[in-house]
Amino acid sequence: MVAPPDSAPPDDDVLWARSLHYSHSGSPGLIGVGAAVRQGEILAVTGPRGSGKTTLLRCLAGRLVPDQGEVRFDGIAVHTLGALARERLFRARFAWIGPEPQLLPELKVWENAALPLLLTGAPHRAARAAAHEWLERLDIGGFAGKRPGALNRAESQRVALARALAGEPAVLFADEPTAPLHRAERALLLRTLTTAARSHAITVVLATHDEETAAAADRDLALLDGRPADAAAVVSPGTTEDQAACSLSA
Ligand SMILES: Nc1ncnc2c1ncn2[C@@H]1O[C@H](COP(=O)(O)OP(=O)(O)OP(=O)(O)O)[C@@H](O)[C@H]1O
Repeated sequence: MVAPPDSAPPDDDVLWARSLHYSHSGSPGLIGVGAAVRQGEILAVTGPRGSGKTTLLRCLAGRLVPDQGEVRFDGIAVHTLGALARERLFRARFAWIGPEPQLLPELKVWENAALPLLLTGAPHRAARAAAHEWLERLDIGGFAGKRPGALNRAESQRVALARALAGEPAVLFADEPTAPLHRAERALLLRTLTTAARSHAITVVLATHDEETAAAADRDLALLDGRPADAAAVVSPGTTEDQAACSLSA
């Protein structure tokens, strides 16, 4: 479990968060959660369904603004940025892969992989080269000229991974990326993800409820009911959320 201090983030943490609270229209999603991850590290965010993993990843990525607490990336106070600045930051420095590949069926596989680069204004030739390079690296170069409809789920998910990595993001947020796959495919995708991230010093924040998947990470942050699991265990039924949050930053 990662327990960041109350003060400024340590210099070696590329992504750092403290005392995050977030509620989804009044229902608690996060209650006093902190996180810290160094450049090139893989942080697993674990916990059962509904424990707040996705909400935490979305706060860290600037997709959600926490109700309380702070998120810092590379010296930038992400929680203070406006919507446009957060969108720009996300496109320039982050990438996201979820459980569904969400490829565009009308585009070829390489065009899908190149899309985020093209959307950030990269020259067409460079985006195409990067897409092909990552498809090759992930052993799906042979599908580059095909449409996503010709691929099975595991192959499609690898294309989604190539799309996420083609821009060589500083941080890859991976939200249950292996969840819909069979065991052997899960292991292969995970190995591909971790090898690629480590060889390119890409930081990964990996949400998973699967212990085997979490074992591939350098560090583990376990959540339960929106709280760090170790704190959730000591929160008695009468404890208020504020009391629980204070106990986390002690
Ligand atoms: N858009 C939303 N509106 C209302 N409640 C939400 C919303 N998104 C999440 N929640 C609630 O917030 C809590 C945390 O959800 P979250 O998706 O972050 O958990 P999770 O650990 O990622 O779960 P899963 O593994 O099922 O994706 C849950 O109780 C969930 O029902």
